[in-house]
Amino acid sequence: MDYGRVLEQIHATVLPTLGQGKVADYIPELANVSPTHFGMAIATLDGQVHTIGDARMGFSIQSISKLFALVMALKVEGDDLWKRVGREPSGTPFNSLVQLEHEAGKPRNPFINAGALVVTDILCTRFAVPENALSDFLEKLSGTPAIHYNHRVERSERRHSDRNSAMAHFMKSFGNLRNPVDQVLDAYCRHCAIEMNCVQLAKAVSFLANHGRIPGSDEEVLDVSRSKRLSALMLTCGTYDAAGDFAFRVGLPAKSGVGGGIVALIPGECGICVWSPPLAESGNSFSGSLALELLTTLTGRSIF
Ligand SMILES: NC(=O)CC[C@H](N)C(=O)O
Repeated sequence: MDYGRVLEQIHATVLPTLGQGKVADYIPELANVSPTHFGMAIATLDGQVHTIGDARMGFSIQSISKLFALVMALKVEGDDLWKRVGREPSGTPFNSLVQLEHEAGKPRNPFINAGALVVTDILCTRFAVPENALSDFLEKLSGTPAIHYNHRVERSERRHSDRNSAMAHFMKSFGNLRNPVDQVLDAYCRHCAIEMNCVQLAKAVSFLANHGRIPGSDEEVLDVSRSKRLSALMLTCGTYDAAGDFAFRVGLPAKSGVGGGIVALIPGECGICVWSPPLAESGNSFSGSLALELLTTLTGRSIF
């Protein structure tokens, strides 16, 4: 597959759409990014990396961190984690509280904010400094040193975290958070504020395309079964209440973030990351979703 050529075709098609959608501003610091950035990277399992546009420019990974935090929590907690977090699509926005009251403080899945807060609580119990453990893990997965979080983005989100704070307190009232709410929120905001670029993220997600093993070193991150299950969760829950439409249009396991990044993978073939800051109503990158749709259309590759 000539991914270099495919990326050029995708770039040419999405260029006129850049700027459609709206850059997230409910975290004020996120609004300071240019809406016309676009980058995409494909990391194949044989070690090649194909890029286009701003693929080496760092951005705020936001909810993409939920994927890697979940992998870490599964490694330390195992399947007990599922007693505290569900595995069903929520059908509601990523920051919704409504289901929690009827469902005894157990979030529908680990990729909405409520679920990620429970996952973060597990990491707070298991690691002295969870944000350092997560960035160390991301350095290993992406094969790049020095991954950090952006302090300004972290402080900006922490100052505007009333909604996530309400969610965390509510879950704590059901006994589904073990650590102090402030500690969990601090760690959560630091995870979301991690900065990476498309190349690093395409490499970081590629172990899921490789049955749970890091391509190159062959180190096992997750066993085959867990890796398969993680990909299934990405497909059903990774793009919030647009997951059905995303499966219809793109047909790949994916995880998005409000910084405009989306990671995806083609099993047995490659890890992918696309970045374009303006978001569609659902909170997924507008042009990034289009780019992934073009990728599967142009290559004929998807999981279906
Ligand atoms: N969907 C997202 O990327 C949301 C992450 C963001 N930090 C929040 O909690 O609201």
